[in-house]
Amino acid sequence: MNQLIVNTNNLNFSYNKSEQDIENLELKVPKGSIYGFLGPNGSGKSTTIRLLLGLLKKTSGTVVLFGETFNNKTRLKILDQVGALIENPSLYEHLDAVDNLRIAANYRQNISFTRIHEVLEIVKLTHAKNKKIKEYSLGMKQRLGLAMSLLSNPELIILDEPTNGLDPKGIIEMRTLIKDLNETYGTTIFISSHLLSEIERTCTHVGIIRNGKMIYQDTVASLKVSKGSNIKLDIEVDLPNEALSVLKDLNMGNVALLDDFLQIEVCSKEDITKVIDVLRASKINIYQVTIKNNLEELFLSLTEN
Ligand SMILES: Nc1ncnc2c1ncn2[C@@H]1O[C@H](COP(=O)(O)OP(=O)(O)OP(=O)(O)O)[C@@H](O)[C@H]1O
Repeated sequence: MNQLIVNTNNLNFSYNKSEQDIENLELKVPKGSIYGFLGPNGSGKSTTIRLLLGLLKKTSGTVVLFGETFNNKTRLKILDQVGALIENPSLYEHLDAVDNLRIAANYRQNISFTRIHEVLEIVKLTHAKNKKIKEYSLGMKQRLGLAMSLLSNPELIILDEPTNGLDPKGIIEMRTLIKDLNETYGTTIFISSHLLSEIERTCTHVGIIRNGKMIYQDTVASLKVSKGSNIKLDIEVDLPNEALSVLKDLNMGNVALLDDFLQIEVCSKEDITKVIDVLRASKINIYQVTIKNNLEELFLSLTEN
């Protein structure tokens, strides 16, 4: 069986007695995975991360990291192997990246000056290492935060919503970095997000949480398979009613008209071309064809009450 880097058993936690915020959580993060911890706002992602890092005291259950049970005795040894970016990194705006990393390195043991330059290289900030942080973009600040979490060369990195607030370029940079870290150094990465698209693009494994309970946990590939392979299309045309009868004659599968958009389910990519050909042959103008994300639907069906 795959070695687990994070393994919680029957983990329970409440902020106050009236509510159970984390309930019997069984988190299983395999070594070498990029694990996406997915859930709507308020579902308990940040609380779980705080429990993993010992920043909150669990009500009951166990947290096992790297095969060792987390407790007061093992805490420091375990945390030495973990890098975390759980809020916006606290940075000294009037200092440059090197000085910020030097200060962060002082909180850890035996971090060499060479390592500071290595982590800057990893997060692709070498070119801006002497720039003051107040001149950094949000994406650069996030990457510097990631660099800080890498200082001790951790085996596990925990990132709480790392792309929050970033522009599309910043999101792509962060996504690429996460994948590179995992591929190049074999680092296990645990990322929380409320965006399925983010997890789908980056992660190998996924755990979906709702109201503090794990409702799905498997590989991303299995999540895709479990939804079946039909492709759902939304099509915008100039003559929706005519298009509807043309497509019904095709006998391909479910066809419907919703808010002037045709909705059709096809079995293969080749069928998408067929649908377009038939519409064009009937002189119907097509303005838009959108492929619906099956995973998005699955995520919504799993997380909606
Ligand atoms: N300090 C706190 N005191 C009391 N309740 C809290 C506290 N922090 C969070 N909660 C509650 O615990 C539940 C889980 O919150 P949590 O922040 O872990 O969710 P989340 O999945 O990380 O959400 P988000 O994506 O919005 O950050 C929510 O109901 C929230 O209101």
